[in-house]
Amino acid sequence: MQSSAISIYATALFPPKFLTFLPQGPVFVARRHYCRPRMASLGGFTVKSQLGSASNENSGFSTLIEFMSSGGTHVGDDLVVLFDHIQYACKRIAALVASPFNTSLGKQRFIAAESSGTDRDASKPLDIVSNEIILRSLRNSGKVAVMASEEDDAPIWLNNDGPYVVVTDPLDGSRNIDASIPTGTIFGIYKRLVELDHLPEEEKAMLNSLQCGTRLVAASYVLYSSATILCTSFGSGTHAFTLDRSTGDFILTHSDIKVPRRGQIYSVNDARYFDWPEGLRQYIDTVRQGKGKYPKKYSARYICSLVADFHRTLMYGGVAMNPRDHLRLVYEANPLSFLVEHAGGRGSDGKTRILSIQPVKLHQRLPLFLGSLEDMEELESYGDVQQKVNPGYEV
Ligand SMILES: O=P(O)(O)OC[C@H]1O[C@](O)(COP(=O)(O)O)[C@@H](O)[C@@H]1O
Repeated sequence: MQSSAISIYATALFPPKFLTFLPQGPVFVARRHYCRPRMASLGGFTVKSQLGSASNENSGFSTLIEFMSSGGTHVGDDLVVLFDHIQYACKRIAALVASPFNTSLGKQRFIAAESSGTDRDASKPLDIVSNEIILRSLRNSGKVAVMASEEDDAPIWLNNDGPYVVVTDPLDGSRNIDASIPTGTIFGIYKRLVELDHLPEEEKAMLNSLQCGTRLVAASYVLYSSATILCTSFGSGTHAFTLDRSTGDFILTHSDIKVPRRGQIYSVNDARYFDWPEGLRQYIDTVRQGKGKYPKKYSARYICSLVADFHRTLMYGGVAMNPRDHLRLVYEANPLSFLVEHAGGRGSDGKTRILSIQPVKLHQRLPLFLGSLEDMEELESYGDVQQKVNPGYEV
């Protein structure tokens, strides 16, 4: 944080909802006088801190906001404020997906969608509620010019002075929520293109949202699983923070994640084997027999929840893929590719680096392959890995 500027960022003392009542513009100092005891205790076990080098402190725990404010990340006050609102939104979504009432909410809509003949990708109420939670938080932050969401047809212009553009999939994997499968939220953050400020709102909202992935300044996902994990990159390293439910803080638990150069896992819906092109079939047949460049038999893991499959890939290595035109470039492929690249891995559509693909449509879909560098190179060497046959699947 700049020492001269008087800066406000939400803390336990100033949660985002209070900040909405504070004046915009010149900022007042609300420096944190209170430091929470730096020792976490889980059911009687004392947990050792994994503070990364970005922290000024050499012992204890670092929260997401402390990590961002420590000076090592060079993100600036605006992004700190924005992330405080994002983490607040995600804590609310975490509570929502764990709520005993979400199942009936999901079912009502599912029945309605079935009877009206709507396809299986129709949004469920949880998607919509998550979208609203995020929209409100981004608006309250005062830092966002435009939000583009997988749930909305068009981007929403929020604030002429907002320095950032946020693209998001508010709740991915929600089709499996009735079975308590892990779900996740994905974010990508760009700078507002000030050179477009003169354009009509609709036009500048769209063009700001269609920025190439190479222009991302930050990306994150939040995994709602046995633990709620916020994994983020601000362009140098990928770091994960785990929600401490006793304090409500995201605590740094995995600093500077490095995806192993090789994994031994492939992650794909392989019931689609007969719709795959020859190259992809050959690749999977080869690695599952242990006849690839890495002479071990690979294992299959597929949750069918992108954030969960991606998180496991980041931790253990290997390759996570959806070879058909299903996942979205703007909301899913770009943010996750940014994260995997900053962890030393690769994101591609089977041929081209994802981050270098210029989006031409907001909801553009494409094949997506993410993972360990050597696994990705081997996979791409088969050439023909993009599934062109896309008959529509019912489950
Ligand atoms: O049906 P497939 O091809 O296995 O796709 C599953 C993928 O679709 C998703 O459910 C996302 O779909 P939506 O973007 O339509 O919600 C991912 O979480 C998952 O990885």
